[in-house]
Amino acid sequence: MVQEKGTISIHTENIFPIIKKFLYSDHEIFLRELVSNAVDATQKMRRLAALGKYNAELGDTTIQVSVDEAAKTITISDRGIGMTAEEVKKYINQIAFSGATEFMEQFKEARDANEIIGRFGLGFYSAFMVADKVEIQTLSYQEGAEPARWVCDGSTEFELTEGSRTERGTDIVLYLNTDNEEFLDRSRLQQILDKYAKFMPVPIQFGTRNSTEEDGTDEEGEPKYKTVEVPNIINNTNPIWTKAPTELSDEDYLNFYRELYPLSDDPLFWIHLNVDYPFNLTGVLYFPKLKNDFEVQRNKIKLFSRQVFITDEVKDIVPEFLMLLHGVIDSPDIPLNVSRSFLQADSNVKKINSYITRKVADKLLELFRKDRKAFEEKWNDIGLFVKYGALSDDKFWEKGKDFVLLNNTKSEYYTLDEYNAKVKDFQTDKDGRLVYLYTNDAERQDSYIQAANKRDYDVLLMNSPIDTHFTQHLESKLEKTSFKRVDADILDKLIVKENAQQHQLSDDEKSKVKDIFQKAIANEHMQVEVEALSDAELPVTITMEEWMRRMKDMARLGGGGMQFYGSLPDSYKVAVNGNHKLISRILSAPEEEGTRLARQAFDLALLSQGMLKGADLTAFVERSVNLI
Ligand SMILES: Nc1ncnc2c1ncn2[C@@H]1O[C@H](COP(=O)(O)OP(=O)(O)OP(=O)(O)O)[C@@H](O)[C@H]1O
Repeated sequence: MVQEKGTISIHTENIFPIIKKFLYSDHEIFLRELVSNAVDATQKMRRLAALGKYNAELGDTTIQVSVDEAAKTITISDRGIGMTAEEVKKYINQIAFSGATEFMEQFKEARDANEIIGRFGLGFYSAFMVADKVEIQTLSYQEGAEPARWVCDGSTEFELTEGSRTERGTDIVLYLNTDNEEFLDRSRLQQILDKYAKFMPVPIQFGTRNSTEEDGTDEEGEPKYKTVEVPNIINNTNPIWTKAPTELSDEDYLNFYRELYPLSDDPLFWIHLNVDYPFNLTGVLYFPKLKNDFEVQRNKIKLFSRQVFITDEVKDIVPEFLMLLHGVIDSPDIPLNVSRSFLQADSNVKKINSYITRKVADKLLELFRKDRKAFEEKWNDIGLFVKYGALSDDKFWEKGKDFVLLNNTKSEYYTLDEYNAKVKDFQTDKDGRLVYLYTNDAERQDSYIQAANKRDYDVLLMNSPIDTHFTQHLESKLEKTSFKRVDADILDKLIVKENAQQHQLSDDEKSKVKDIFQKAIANEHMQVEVEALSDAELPVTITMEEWMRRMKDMARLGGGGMQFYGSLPDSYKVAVNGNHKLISRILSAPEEEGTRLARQAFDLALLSQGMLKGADLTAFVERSVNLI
């Protein structure tokens, strides 16, 4: 047997202090690395057996993770292919180092452990982040192989001697250093295994757990139970994304979702991803029911590489607008261990990104066509994705424009084409422009909506935060169409028709009415205009110009360069209906009485918009009491 002491072949200085110090923040991934090495070795073994290259018993290939608090060790044992002493020298001692110098240069630039570990095949050496000493006991599957033992105390010196393993496979024993004794805690280890190994493809046992089992019946014939100790298998080796969609029922998808996100409501629907060319990708993406605050729902997609959990930061791989989705993506083709900027430029990542976008669009179109009603019911939740997608991705918009829905204040849903057909006869102005009226608060703007409906105008409901941007997007895509909020002006001005109402007031009277109102209102941010409306309309209407309001909305949403508008005081237009009979009464009344009536009419308009507050409200109530 080889009895050997030697120096690990990295010709620059000692690598371990670097690993220990530099990789400090990600200590826990040592377990991911060692367990996935054990998984790899086991899978290689199974493959050899399947190919008939190994004819002895495979035995139980469950990987064992165990902890010995007294000895302060963690052991990872597998029944994989094992290593001969020669292989230990080749694979472990040489640290997969094609270029140690290159490593020494590049480690300075790397930002996290993943980067170094992956790029230089240092998985095994991540053990030294937490251990002072690491021991390998291994026996190769090859006939006549002898067991080997390798020990290294974190210096560049190692010892390779005869080992004690009698069964094929490998034990990796970590002697934890004092700084990392937290990893002796069983619940901490369980948590790390849950995070990284929950779906690894080979069973992994971490000690035992108690389970209740039926144990005959008692005297009354009731079933009895007993507690038994069972192996604590921490993983599900066949998660649904590794199966074909045809093998799976809705219940399977829902159960998997509940397993991933135990406290969430059931998802709306899901998409099973499965491609093998030009890249490999499998996964299941779920559309969640949205909570109000969609920010907190981010980072819910888990990224795996061959069933090994990598990260839940999938930015760059999943299109931004789909970050609200939940689920898993598994791809060996995503370069997991390189820097962010590289990831963005990687052509596979780009392809994956557009593949996912296309699949999501196809799925939505399919749902829309298959069951329009169900689609409409889900629109509240889906709409946000679709609008976000339409805004951020032209390819998505190309498909999305066929199933994007507009809903109106009567809870009716229309596609863009349908809506165009519905309103075109009534809402085209004298210049041939189509005006889509909308409200963002149907309750507050009720009087405007009713007035619009009276004229057979339709009012869309646009009340999600994204609608400010989405209406602008539609204006840029739809031909000769503009959106106007129903309270942005009086209706005659929102949709200007040829046959406008005629003024019944003379110019003199108009300016007198204007003065009376201006004085009664006494507020520089309220601009009075006297308009000619039908006498069936309200005497006073308060509006905020569409353009100004949009600028303010944008400023509120944090749009770039819009802060200026946000800081402007609100400025309103007060449209006085010169044709209303109240106005002739005001004109003919004594001055004081006229002012009082004007103020009352103005307050009523404020009231209908929920804008009448404080001292003004009190004064209004008093005045009203006096009037009756
Ligand atoms: N449990 C094990 N059983 C058999 N061989 C092993 C085991 N652990 C490590 N090895 C061998 O040592 C090599 C080096 O392992 P290491 O984790 O450093 O790199 P890697 O697994 O090749 O790459 P990476 O972990 O970065 O993906 C492996 O390729 C494998 O040949």
